[in-house]
Amino acid sequence: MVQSNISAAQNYVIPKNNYDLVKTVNSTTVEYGSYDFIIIGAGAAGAVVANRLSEIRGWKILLLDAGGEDNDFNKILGLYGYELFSPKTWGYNTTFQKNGCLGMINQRCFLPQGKVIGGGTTINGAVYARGHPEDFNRWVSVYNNSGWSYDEVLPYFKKSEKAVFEPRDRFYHGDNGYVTISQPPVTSNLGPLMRDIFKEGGVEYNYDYNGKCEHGLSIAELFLKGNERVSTASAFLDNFRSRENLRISLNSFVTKIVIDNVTKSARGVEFVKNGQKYFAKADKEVIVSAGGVNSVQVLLLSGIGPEKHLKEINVPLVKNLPVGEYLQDHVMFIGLVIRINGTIYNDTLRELLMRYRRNQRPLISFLENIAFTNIDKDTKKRPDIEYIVSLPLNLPDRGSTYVSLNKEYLAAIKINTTSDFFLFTMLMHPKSRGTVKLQSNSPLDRIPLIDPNYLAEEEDIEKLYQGVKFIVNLNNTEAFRKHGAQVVAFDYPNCETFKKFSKGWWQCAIRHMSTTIYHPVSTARMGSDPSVSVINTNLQVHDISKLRVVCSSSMPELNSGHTTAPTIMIAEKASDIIKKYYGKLR
Ligand SMILES: Cc1cc2nc3c(=O)[nH]c(=O)nc-3n(C[C@H](O)[C@H](O)[C@H](O)COP(=O)(O)OP(=O)(O)OC[C@H]3O[C@@H](n4cnc5c(N)ncnc54)[C@H](O)[C@@H]3O)c2cc1C
Repeated sequence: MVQSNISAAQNYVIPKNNYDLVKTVNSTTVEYGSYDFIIIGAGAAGAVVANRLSEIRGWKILLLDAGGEDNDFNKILGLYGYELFSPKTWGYNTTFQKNGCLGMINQRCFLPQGKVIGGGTTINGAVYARGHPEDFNRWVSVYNNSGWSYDEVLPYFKKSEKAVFEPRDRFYHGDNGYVTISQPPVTSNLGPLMRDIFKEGGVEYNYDYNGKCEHGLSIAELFLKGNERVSTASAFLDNFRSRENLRISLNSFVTKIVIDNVTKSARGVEFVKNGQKYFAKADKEVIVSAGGVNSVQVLLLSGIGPEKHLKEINVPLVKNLPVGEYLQDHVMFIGLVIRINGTIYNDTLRELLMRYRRNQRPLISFLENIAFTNIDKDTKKRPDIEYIVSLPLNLPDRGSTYVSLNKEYLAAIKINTTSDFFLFTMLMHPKSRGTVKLQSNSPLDRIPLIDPNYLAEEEDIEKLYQGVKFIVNLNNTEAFRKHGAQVVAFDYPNCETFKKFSKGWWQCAIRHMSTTIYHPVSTARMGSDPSVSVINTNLQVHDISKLRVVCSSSMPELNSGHTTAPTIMIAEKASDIIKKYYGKLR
């Protein structure tokens, strides 16, 4: 099974359009029935909302997803790179980037998004990292979203969680939720090395970054039960498919939300499934949970978006709102590599799978340690930088982070898979914002124009450099020497004019070897002012009734962590908001 999925990924050709999803065999539209709620997208958010709303027996729920079923292969976290080259993702790239992704093929970063039941949670790295209290307090103080402060959202983080690792800060974790969070031990020799390095730099070990304090070096907390990935499909849908009031329809691509232009309210959705066009009616609401990129596509095709852009693509305007604007994404530098004088892993695939059966890394997850720091070391402030310790395994290339490097870079960056490890360095709060737009008014156009505008702001490159410098300054210290470790000085192409290890040289390397950590958010963000936000604090689209957006696109800005945990939190809270609105909250 593993070998055949890897081979399939190696040969996979990403489709250039949505023909397979939208081709129809006739021009008739078939009625698909009436539902109280129709949810577009069964990903991190949609699966949760479908579960929670279908708890109300009298409500009929329709959950639609363009993707298909998951399988056993995607349960192995350490092989998730191969899933990115499969029909389980949309296989997107960014547009040509001027300030980042310079060493990537055509200066575009690979930015796949989930297209499968469970969405991103079925194919992602499964790091569970909520962020810092200040992140959510800012949703209130900066973006005017009352009800979303850290104290108010913490119960919703806990609600879905079943934490099973020790030690942990019990007050901050849930014990009875559907999502198992665990922390497999670091089994390589990198654990002690990482502790020594970070300690030397004044960053202490922290046993639980989702607890009282986020700062420090930790073992990654993961969406993981035993040795298997926990997705929102496995946690929130698998055991609930027999609910009579929940209808899940996969391979169902929503092409439009039908909105009554007089009453300005959502009436239902049009979708295509197996070559047939359908219309499903929403008696109460349509909920858009299609993710940071595709929610934009659905809204724009339905006439909700910036007036100017809708005119450009010839879509009749329903409501002028900044859909697709304010895109923010975590950018990371993948060129910081440390080489040790020894062997980390030197296993064949078969040996790796044997370890996996024993619940061991690296296939249970090759993301070992994780660290959150603030450049000025003020642990009260939210972190600026996250580091992830990640291992290159000796497996076919499409499972590798370096798969998108251009030929010149691939030739220059030679990784030794037994003795090297990556210290991915991520900028938590990029100032640069970008856009998601469409090429045309046709759902056939598969490729939205995703422009995250990485590193456009000088402050972003400076902060990312400071993050790299923190590690590089520790090179040749006792901590590095004790473990025979060295920062590797690659000959980064196009950076030859700079002196090695100088600021200019690192900044050049960062601009070339920057990529995404796949967290596009804020494209339909929450706020009180319709000129700069799309939805209100109850996640309702401004001035359109019966329509909400509940997913990663609802976030006003990025968190100091990863985006699945806050997306699930948003979905849990949204479900209660909806139940309360209809007098069903118990
Ligand atoms: C490769 C990768 C690695 C990542 N690693 C991590 C990590 O380690 N930790 C972490 O916290 N986060 C990670 N993320 C991010 C995380 O997965 C996302 O933030 C999260 O899944 C977003 O949830 P969502 O509900 O907004 O959208 P998604 O989970 O993307 O779900 C959207 C769903 O909508 C469906 N859809 C889209 N358009 C339509 C349409 N027109 N009609 C019907 N259905 C549609 C899609 O098929 C998809 O299933 C990663 C993401 C990727 C892609």
